[in-house]
Amino acid sequence: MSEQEKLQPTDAATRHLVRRLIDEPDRWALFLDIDGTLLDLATTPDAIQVPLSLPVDLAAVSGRLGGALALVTGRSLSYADGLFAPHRFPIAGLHGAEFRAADGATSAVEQTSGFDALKRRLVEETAWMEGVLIEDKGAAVAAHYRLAPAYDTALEKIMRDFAEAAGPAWVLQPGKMVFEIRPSRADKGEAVASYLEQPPFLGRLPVAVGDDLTDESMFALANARGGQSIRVGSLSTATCALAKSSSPSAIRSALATIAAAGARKEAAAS
Ligand SMILES: O=P(O)(O)OC[C@H]1O[C@H](O[C@H]2O[C@H](CO)[C@@H](O)[C@H](O)[C@H]2O)[C@H](O)[C@@H](O)[C@@H]1O
Ligand SMILES: [Mg+2]
Repeated sequence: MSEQEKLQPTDAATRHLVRRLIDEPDRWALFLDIDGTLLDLATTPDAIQVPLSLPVDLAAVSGRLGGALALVTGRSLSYADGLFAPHRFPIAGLHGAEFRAADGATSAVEQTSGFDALKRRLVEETAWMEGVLIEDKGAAVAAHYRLAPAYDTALEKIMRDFAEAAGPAWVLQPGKMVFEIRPSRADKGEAVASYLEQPPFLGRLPVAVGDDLTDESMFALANARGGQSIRVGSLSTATCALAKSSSPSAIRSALATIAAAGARKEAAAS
């Protein structure tokens, strides 16, 4: 059976997600990617829009799941925090390398002078590529070509060389119209595995929702633990996700439905 055939029909996935989390809130833990999953993709990294209701809905769903909701993102932890302020969720940033547990304990990645110098060289080396954007994320760096798709191959070669020059503590991470150099110490799957070792995630089945190559490791982990995995958006690459959802807006509306159902149950109980 091909990867495509294994997928459920579009948005049956989100309907199942809603039913599971409403009916069995103590059974599941939810791991959500940000760009392309919770948020619509934008032309540049800072042009993303966070709908006003989203942080509130996320907080409500988290409450319903007893806090077993984490954001697992390629963004830095501090950038992701800023998107959903004043709410503070458990977050794994830089594709799993940065980690804030449910109790607030945080492990950061050391920013070295060598990597800082490499980022400066990368800016110089790509300066001639009009439209290519370099996103400095501290211990990681992304080179975006969404505004300059013709540089796809040339940029990949540069990023491959720079990732190699960075040494074994970093690795090349391709994504949607982007090549990144990220810390190699953990991927998203390992971050999800770490969450599952700790309360309130401990003993629950993982549901991983993402849209890109970096999310495949958390899909694989969720599948291996008997959980669920949902790939959002159009499929340009193969996936091991068990189900498919059409868009970030379908995911947001699933979260809003779960949040509203939780509020109704609380009102009925009081
Ligand atoms: O793991 P994620 O939360 O999905 O983060 C992955 C990367 O997302 C961002 O880049 C992507 O979204 C941008 C805004 O929509 C878009 O312009 C770009 O083409 C995408 O690749 C972010 O800028 C990266 O740092 C994240 O690693
Ligand atoms: Mg994404």
